[in-house]
Amino acid sequence: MAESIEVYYDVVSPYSWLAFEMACRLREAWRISVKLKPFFLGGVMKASGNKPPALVSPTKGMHLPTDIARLAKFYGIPINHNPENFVRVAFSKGTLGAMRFITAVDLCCPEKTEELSRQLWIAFHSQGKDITEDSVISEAARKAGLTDKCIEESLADSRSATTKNRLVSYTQEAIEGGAFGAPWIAVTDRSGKKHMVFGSDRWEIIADLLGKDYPGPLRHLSKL
Ligand SMILES: N[C@@H](CCC(=O)N[C@@H](CS)C(=O)NCC(=O)O)C(=O)O
Repeated sequence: MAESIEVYYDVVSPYSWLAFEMACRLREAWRISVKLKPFFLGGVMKASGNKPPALVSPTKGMHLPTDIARLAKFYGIPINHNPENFVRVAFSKGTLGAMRFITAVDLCCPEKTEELSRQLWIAFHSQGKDITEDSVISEAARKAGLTDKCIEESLADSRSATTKNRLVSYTQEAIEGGAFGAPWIAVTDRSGKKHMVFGSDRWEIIADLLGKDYPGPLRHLSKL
């Protein structure tokens, strides 16, 4: 049985970005299969009765920028929040449209999912852009190498029942596995056993589950 990692993520989540980049680096370092599974964190929060950490406690909310800045430096990931834009998009407008767009692209050209997700994280978490706007989504898609025709079709497809159902199905899959936040990571070990992991800060444990050595942040394998 080949070892694999499935990463459930939403581009609203900076911690998901850290996990996503590490999973991409480990795919190379560990030569394991990595499956990207775009889901909707809002649906996970609702189903699990959880809340985003900053809304659980103001003290926690005050600590988060410090925690994220340290992790961003450690992993070499350029998180540089525009607080106003972050709050507006994350807590008011939401990333359902962006996640539906990623899902539409994943259904038609899965080879673009990784770079598109990365570009949407960059737009939102590095450049302070409003990824609820079609123009911003299109710009990220263009940077990820999608053609104008493909972008136009994916924007239309992102409103289709097929796309919505697929996003719901990955979200449901994670919820059934016990998800209460993001990143949610399903690790399948050599024997075929699946282990559910929460967080971008569990790589030593994932290495142990897979019988691998933890190689550190692997900044030299960055795709940024
Ligand atoms: N310790 C985790 C924290 C991850 C985290 O806070 N994720 C947020 C989304 S950005 C979440 O879903 N939190 C739910 C919770 O903490 O219960 C990490 O370093 O990755």
